[in-house]
Amino acid sequence: MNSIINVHDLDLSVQGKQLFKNLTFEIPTNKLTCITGENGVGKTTLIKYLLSTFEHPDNHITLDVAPKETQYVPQLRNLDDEFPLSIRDFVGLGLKKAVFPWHTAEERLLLRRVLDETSLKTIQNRPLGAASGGEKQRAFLAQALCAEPQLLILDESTASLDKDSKYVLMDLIEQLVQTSEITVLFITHDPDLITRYADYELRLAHQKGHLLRKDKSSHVTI
Ligand SMILES: Nc1ncnc2c1ncn2[C@@H]1O[C@H](COP(=O)(O)OP(=O)(O)OP(=O)(O)O)[C@@H](O)[C@H]1O
Repeated sequence: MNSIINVHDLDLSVQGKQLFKNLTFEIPTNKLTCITGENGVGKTTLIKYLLSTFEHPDNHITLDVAPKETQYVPQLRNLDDEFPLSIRDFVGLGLKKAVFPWHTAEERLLLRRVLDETSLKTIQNRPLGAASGGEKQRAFLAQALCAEPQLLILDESTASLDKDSKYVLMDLIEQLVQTSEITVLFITHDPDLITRYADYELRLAHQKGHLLRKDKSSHVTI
């Protein structure tokens, strides 16, 4: 199994509270892995720590991906109703803008494609502040996708969505894993989404982690 993240014997504490002890696991490349565990077990802290090792390496952790190929979509952030950018401009902030301060033709094409894929095309000119929770969540995801990540980390990105919107977003993410060969880490508490979409589940409990292979084909649609 190729792994994009390899954690070996990691101890992790926050403010004197031990969250993990001798934590060891791998995250398979080009798969969708759900990270699960009870509230407060340390899911978000673990992800933030893994990302911090781009700057401050830890020899218990190996990341087979570059920082600029990694995107983290945090839990829904509060945005002011008056947030001034349109959905399109906000999503466009994710473009790499390597050389020019303006968007190249290639970048405009990518932006258009991402807005289309995330079903934001028809509302792209609306102010983001006026968008619904689900639309905002799709805009955060779209912004991350504009950076064409190899590793996409989603922290409860579907939590504020209704059932149909969850499936739309997860179908898109599943398709990206299959066609764009990206690896997705998805922190979630939603058993239905785990059954439907997870290739693997990293279950965190009692300061340890267990990686389970999931069988999506056993999922039955009613
Ligand atoms: N900066 C901090 N200072 C003090 N305690 C913290 C800090 N960050 C996290 N914690 C504590 O560490 C524990 C793990 O928090 P974390 O947010 O990682 O859990 P989680 O598994 O993501 O939870 P949830 O499912 O509720 O989002 C919690 O008890 C939390 O209160």
